[in-house]
Amino acid sequence: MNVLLRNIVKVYEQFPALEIEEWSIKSGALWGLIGPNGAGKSTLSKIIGRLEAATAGEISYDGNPYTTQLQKEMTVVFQKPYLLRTTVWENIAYPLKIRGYGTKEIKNAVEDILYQMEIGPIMHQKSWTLSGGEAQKVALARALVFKPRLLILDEPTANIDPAAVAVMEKMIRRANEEAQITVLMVTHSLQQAKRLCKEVAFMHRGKIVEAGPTEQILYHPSSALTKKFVQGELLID
Ligand SMILES: Nc1ncnc2c1ncn2[C@@H]1O[C@H](COP(=O)(O)OP(=O)(O)OP(=O)(O)O)[C@@H](O)[C@H]1O
Repeated sequence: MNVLLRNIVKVYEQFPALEIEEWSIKSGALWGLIGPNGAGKSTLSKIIGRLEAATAGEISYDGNPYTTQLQKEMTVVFQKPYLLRTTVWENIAYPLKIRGYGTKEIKNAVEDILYQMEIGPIMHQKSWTLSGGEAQKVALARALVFKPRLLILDEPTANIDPAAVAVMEKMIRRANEEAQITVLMVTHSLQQAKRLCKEVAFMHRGKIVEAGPTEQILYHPSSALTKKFVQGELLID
C-alpha cells in the first residue's frame, strides 16, 4: 500500500509532538523508524495506522483519503499486545473470522502460521497465561495471518529472546518479500534495522531528520544529528 503524508502535525496539550512536512511509504517497502525516546515514532505510527487522529494534515492511502474499508487491510502491533481473553488459536483465527473466511480456510491458515512461528505447542493456552514474549509472537501471528496490505509494528521484538527474534524477523521479511506486505517498523535496535529494513527514517523532536536506504542512513548519514544518533552519542533532550 502506498502511503503519503502531507503536513502532519500532532499537538498534545500545546506540546508539538509531530511535524512532518512530507513523507511517502511506497508499496512493498520495509521501513524502519528510529530515533531517541520521545522523538514521536509511536505517535507517527499510530497516526498512520489510524489509531490516533492528527491535529492537522493529510494522509492518503493508494492516493485516496482514509475510509473504514481500509481498516480491514492494515494493522498495528504493539510491544504490549492487546489479546482477546480466549485461547491462542482463537486469537489468531479472529481476524479471519471477522473477514468472512470459511472454516477450512481458517483452520489451514491458523495451523500454518502456528507452525511457522513455532507456537503450535501453546495453541490451546489462554492468552492471559502467556509470557510477555509469547504474547508478542501471538500478536504478530494474528497480524500476519490475514495478510494485511500495511503492517505497522511498534517495537515488536522488545523483550524477546534471540531465537524468537530470529523467528519474528524471518516472518516479517517473508511477509514483505513473499506477500508484498508494506511494513513500517519502530525499532530501538540499529542491528535489527540493518538486518531487516530496506529503508530507515531517523526522527528527532517530532520531525523526520533524514530518510533513505538503510545503508546510507546508518553508515553515511548527511545530518550531524543522525550521525550522533547512530554512533550512540545522542542523548535524550
Ligand atoms: N497521550 C499523550 N499525551 C501527552 N503527550 C504525549 C502523549 N503521547 C505521547 N506524548 C508525547 O509525545 C512525544 C512523542 O512520544 P512518542 O511515544 O511518539 O515517542 P517515541 O519516539 O515513540 O518514544 P519511545 O522511543 O520512548 O517509545 C513525547 O514527548 C511524549 O511524551
